[in-house]
Amino acid sequence: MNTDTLNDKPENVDEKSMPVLSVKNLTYHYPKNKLALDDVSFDIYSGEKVAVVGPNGAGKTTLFLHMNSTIKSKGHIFINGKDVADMNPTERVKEVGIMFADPDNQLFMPTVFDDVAFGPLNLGLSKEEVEQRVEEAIEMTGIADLKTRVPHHLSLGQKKKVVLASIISMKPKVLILDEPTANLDPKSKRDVLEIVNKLNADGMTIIISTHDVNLLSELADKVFVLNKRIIETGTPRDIFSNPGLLEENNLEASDIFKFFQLLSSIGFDCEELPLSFDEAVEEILTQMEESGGHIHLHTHDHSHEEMIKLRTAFQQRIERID
Ligand SMILES: Nc1ncnc2c1ncn2[C@@H]1O[C@H](COP(=O)(O)OP(=O)(O)OP(=O)(O)O)[C@@H](O)[C@H]1O
Repeated sequence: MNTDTLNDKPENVDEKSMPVLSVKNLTYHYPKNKLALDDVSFDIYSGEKVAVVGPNGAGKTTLFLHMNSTIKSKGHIFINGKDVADMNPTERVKEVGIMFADPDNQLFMPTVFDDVAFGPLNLGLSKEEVEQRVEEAIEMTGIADLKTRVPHHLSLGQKKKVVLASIISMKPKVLILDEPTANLDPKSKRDVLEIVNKLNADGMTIIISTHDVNLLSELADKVFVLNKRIIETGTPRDIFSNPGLLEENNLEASDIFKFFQLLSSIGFDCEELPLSFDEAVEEILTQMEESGGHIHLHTHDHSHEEMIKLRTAFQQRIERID
């Protein structure tokens, strides 16, 4: 795995630029000496889209609770060179917005509009600017039809979008999302994914914790495997290609990646295994175009016994997918 390259600044980043977020030697014990974070350090550069993955209890939420100083511990978090522990709340919300897994803890106003307007109003902006920011955030998250609704009466997917809008209206430089797609229906997952990717395309730096390995390659360009400490850093492909790492950290490769691993084991030629459904479709279409509508399996590389074994494994996997 090419972790050296990934730990370095991305190529498109100005040499002189500092990391937008720098976590230095964070160690945290909950009461009764329960170790949650063990000397965690990493840098994230402007415009990056990073996922933090790891088993239940790995310390992901604990890490995020440090980002707005909800909890403090040994170590430091710098945003644009300034320690978050030294920022006042107004300074902090302009730098970093965090969407936690449970939206109910972040919604408290009588209407959706008021919730989205609450932050900008407290920044002391003009009425026009507040309205403009609220409209933009509502438009970006597609919740115009919910403006006058009571936030606590909404569905989980709707609540998450309202929380996201209330954070976007603050225009933070860094957006942190704790399991943003958990418990959402497939359409709502896609909606969240699209919003996050649009924000990132507009320049926002994004950090996401997720157990949703099937969306990982779309949610992030770079992945930190956290298990109290940073175990590994890599692209989604690096992480999916490391069976030992996956096994030790209760992770799995995406279904598509596993399926194409299996296909390649029975002779499907593929330079890079697809990570997502879209990549798989692209790969298949390209191969079909190049070979006049056929997909070639180089089965002659295998003995008859091997083919029977692979066929059985293939069948079992297909049954599991069903
Ligand atoms: N308030 C608390 N008091 C004591 N221990 C806690 C508290 N909150 C979390 N922990 C413990 O700290 C560890 C890290 O928890 P954390 O919620 O940060 O993990 P996580 O990676 O977000 O997990 P998950 O993927 O299940 O959401 C776990 O062992 C958890 O039991």
